[in-house]
Amino acid sequence: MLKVHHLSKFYEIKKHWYLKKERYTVFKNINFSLEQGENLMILGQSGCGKTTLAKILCFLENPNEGEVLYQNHNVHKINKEKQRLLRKEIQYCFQDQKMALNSYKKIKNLIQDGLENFNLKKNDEVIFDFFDRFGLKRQILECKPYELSGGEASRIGLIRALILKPKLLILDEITSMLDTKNSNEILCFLNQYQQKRNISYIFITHHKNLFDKFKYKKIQF
Ligand SMILES: Nc1ncnc2c1ncn2[C@@H]1O[C@H](COP(=O)(O)OP(=O)(O)OP(=O)(O)O)[C@@H](O)[C@H]1O
Repeated sequence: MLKVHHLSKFYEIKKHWYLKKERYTVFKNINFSLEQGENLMILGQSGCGKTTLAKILCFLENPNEGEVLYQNHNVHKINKEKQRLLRKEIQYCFQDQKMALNSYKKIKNLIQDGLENFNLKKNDEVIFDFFDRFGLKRQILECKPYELSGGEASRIGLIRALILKPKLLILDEITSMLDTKNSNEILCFLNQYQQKRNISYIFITHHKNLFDKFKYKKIQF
């Protein structure tokens, strides 16, 4: 399903206006493959490039070298319309959902917008079911992102991704804003959901022991 060949990312940075640009390499020559239903865990110290790799995988950023093949499409070379269609299948839950969500909109509109982007109809029952499972009060639908706790916002981000029924879900520090009870409940849910839907997950985390119930391949930066 997903093949990554010789992927490298660097930034050209100018420290002062009068100096030449310097190359800052984030990572070099990353290779891996993932079949549908398999998981990947990306591990490494802060700042080593885990989020950058995730953003490249869901084509929010371009690599400088190498390629990402999703179902044999080179995702950085296909046109925007094709990318838009694939974006429904590859969803990315940002680490900081409060920053990622549009702060001017109510949660109910943010959920609706996500569906409308892909011409899907809102199904209140499905949304309420996720709210109940993830221990979220329905009043949150009337709130704006800045009125939510970090943990509530990360669960809203997860719901926005799941209602699109992705085939690959990238979870960037999904447990970092959650207490142990909520982390366990969500990971249990994701585990059962995988058994039903054969979805693949890419976990980015500093706490790999929380993910014991999953089988996964590993990239250690
Ligand atoms: N647009 C950019 N321009 C220059 N440097 C950048 C840019 N985006 C990211 N970086 C740098 O790339 C490196 C990797 O960042 P990234 O966010 O991928 O790290 P990370 O491994 O996800 O860290 P954390 O575990 O703290 O979330 C960092 O040093 C960051 O400063």
